Formats: sequence, structure tokens, C-alpha cells
Amino acid sequence: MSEPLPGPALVIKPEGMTGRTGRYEKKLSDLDGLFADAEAFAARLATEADRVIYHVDEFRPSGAAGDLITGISTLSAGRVGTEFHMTRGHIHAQHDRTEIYHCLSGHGLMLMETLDGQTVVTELRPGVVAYVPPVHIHRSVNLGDEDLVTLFCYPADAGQDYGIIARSGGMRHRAVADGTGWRLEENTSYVPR
Ligand SMILES: O=P(O)(O)OC[C@H]1O[C@H](O)[C@H](O)[C@@H](O)[C@@H]1O
Ligand SMILES: [Fe+2]
Repeated sequence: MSEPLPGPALVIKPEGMTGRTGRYEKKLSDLDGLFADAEAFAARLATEADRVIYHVDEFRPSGAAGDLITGISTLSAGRVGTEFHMTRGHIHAQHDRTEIYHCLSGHGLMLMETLDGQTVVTELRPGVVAYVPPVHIHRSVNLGDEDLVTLFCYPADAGQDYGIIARSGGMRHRAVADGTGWRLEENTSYVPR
């Protein structure tokens, strides 16, 4: 009889992840053009250009169809003008590939959009699992005052297409502060696809 082989030693907690195969970081300077308030963005850029706004740790066994990428996304709290910190957002390059996000800590939104401009939101609080169905553009938004930490899992052959958001001038709705809470407002730069 052969000895059992050790499986990957992945540990994913709100504080971080061990066993990752990769890490990806986005600084404030990488997010130019994402936020509506260009003046507020420029003011922050003057002193915080190199600040990491979000980072992603992942375990990617391979890129094969049928394989899964699992990881943790950590999105810092903050705003540009009234608009909350968010990820760039994407649709999967293979449009029918899905994803789940399990909120480990913080408060936020999974902001999704169909190709014909229907917005879908799942509010994220610890324990909530957001499901991104096939053919949905998606981005995370941090509505709180601490890091928004989510565990994600998606097919390894999904890929990311960022052009779909760029071509339509952003997503249809923006998440903005409203008193002590939040609301969605229409993105005035949005061009229906
Ligand atoms: O790809 P972005 O929109 O920059 O968001 C960052 C990350 O978000 C999620 O966690 C995805 O599963 C990652 O694959 C992605 O890279
Ligand atoms: Fe995704």
C-alpha cells in the first residue's frame, strides 16, 4: 500500500492566507478613471499614489478547465469623494463562468450587472455567500470602515475581461455615501452596450 500524499495546506482567515501560489495588488494609482470625482481622486493621488487599495492572494493549482482558483480578496475602507473604494471589476473572459464570494469580515457589496444593464446586488456581511451567475460583470465595494475580506472561488479557465467596463464608461450604478449609510446612484458616464 502507498503512503497518503499531503494535500495543499491552505489556511484562509480574515487576517490572511497561507499556501498561496500568487498575489496581486492594486494601488490607488492603478485605479485612475474608476471614480466619478476626478478632483477628489487627484487630491488623494498627490499623497497616496502607492497605497495598496486592494490585494488578492490566490491558490491556483492550474489553469485547466475543471480546476478551481481559491483565494482571499482584501479591499481597504475609504472613499474618493462620496464614492466607496471598489475593485476594478470584470466579466469572466469565458462569459459563462461563475464565482462565489464568502464574506469573512467587513461590510460591502457584490455589485453585478448583466450585459443589458440590469444591476444586481448582494450586500456582504460576515457569513454571506454572494453568487455571481454566468455572464454577470462584477466588482466588490467596501461600504464599511474596516477591510472587506472575502474568500472567492471560481473556475481556473474563467479569465478576466476588463474592457467590458471600460467600453461602457463604468458600471451602470455607483455606490456612494448617503448620510451614515449608502445608496446606488446612476453613473452619468454610462453608455449602454
Ligand atoms: O480583477 P479585479 O476586478 O481587479 O478584482 C480582483 C479580484 O477579484 C476577485 O477576487 C477575483 O476572484 C480575482 O480573480 C480578481 O482578480
Ligand atoms: Fe471574477
